[in-house]
Amino acid sequence: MINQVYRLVSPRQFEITYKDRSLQSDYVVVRPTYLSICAADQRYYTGTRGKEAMAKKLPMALIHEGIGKIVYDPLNEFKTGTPVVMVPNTPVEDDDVIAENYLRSSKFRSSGYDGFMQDYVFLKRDRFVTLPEDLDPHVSAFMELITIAMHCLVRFEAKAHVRRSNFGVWGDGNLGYITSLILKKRYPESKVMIFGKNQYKLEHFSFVDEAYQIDQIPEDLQIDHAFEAVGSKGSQYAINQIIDYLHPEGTISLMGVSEYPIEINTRMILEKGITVIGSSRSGRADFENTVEFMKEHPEFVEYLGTLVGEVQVVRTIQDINDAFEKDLTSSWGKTVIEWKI
Ligand SMILES: NC(=O)C1=CN([C@@H]2O[C@H](COP(=O)(O)OP(=O)(O)OC[C@H]3O[C@@H](n4cnc5c(N)ncnc54)[C@H](OP(=O)(O)O)[C@@H]3O)[C@@H](O)[C@H]2O)C=CC1
Ligand SMILES: O=C(CO)[C@H](O)[C@H](O)COP(=O)(O)O
Ligand SMILES: [Zn+2]
Repeated sequence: MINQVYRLVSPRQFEITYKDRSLQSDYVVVRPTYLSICAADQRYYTGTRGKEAMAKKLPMALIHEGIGKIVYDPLNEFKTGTPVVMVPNTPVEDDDVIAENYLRSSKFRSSGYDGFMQDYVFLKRDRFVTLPEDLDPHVSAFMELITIAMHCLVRFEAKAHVRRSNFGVWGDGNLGYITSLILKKRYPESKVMIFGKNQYKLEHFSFVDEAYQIDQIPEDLQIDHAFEAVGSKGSQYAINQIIDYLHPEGTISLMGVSEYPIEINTRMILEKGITVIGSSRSGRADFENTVEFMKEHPEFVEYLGTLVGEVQVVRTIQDINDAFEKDLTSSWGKTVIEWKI
């Protein structure tokens, strides 16, 4: 069959590529239904990812957050129409110690490999997780971003000391919201504090114990462990502020992506014995955990509904551009795409 792949060829410019794919293979064929735009996709769309990376990774189909429905399974294990969430990381080797998303050989969709903007996505049997029929599709569209926070928490729990009476989350955007929400669900007795730049965004965080604008933090405040969900140049300011407010021997879990190296106060990291935990992307196990968590906690899914921002129906290439442009001007939440092309 001929599959149409919608690739970014240069900033703000998409083109259709036609790829011949055989159905006589090991792949399960999924028709994407709902997608969502990540900050990483926007860096490619706008060209802010940097000249070298753009030259190396384009042309490619964007989007690594999305759900779909199975349209063909050569082994007939899954019924046509089964809803699934797609796993963008694609490992090519196993390792007993290093997780699939940290193996340098793994391929990640929409970062050098074609993402989900295709008529059909051909997936190995372990690269999707089935979903309950009644899970909100607008929230499920950005489930990959939820797995990022889940994965970060798994790493935190494996590495941090056991005093967890309060947590600080820096970043009043999508990832900060999801991370604070998961922390509050997981540690209902602990104090969860959000630190952000925008009062109107902080007002969405109704479930946290305390919300602070970053220029109005009480001087004597101290936190056991911190999570950074800011990214870009802002993460430099956030990380250094975290270092100032963190108790000795606390952890800082870093999730924000910076295009350029940033300066951080290593002297105080040493003096306070701080552990910095880097966390990037996620693997199949994180998707399984996230789906289970969402099934068990319907109120968690309801809170995540607050993050559904623009919902754009995409039928043409022009609609793809419109969705990315609208996302750039949106002041809160995730842009969800109804993929009808
Ligand atoms: N590690 C991983 O695997 C993943 C990382 N990411 C990265 O996480 C980062 C956040 O993504 P996302 O939540 O979608 O982006 P958002 O833009 O929604 O969130 C970032 C928020 O941080 C705010 N902010 C800026 N400076 C500070 C500061 N000093 N202290 C506290 N808050 C601040 C921003 O405010 P304002 O807009 O006013 O500047 C914004 O509201 C990005 O870098 C993204 O690429 C995303 C997915 C996966
Ligand atoms: O968003 C992400 C995962 O959900 C990662 O931040 C993204 O994959 C980083 O990739 P790139 O190096 O292409 O910016
Ligand atoms: Zn992402």
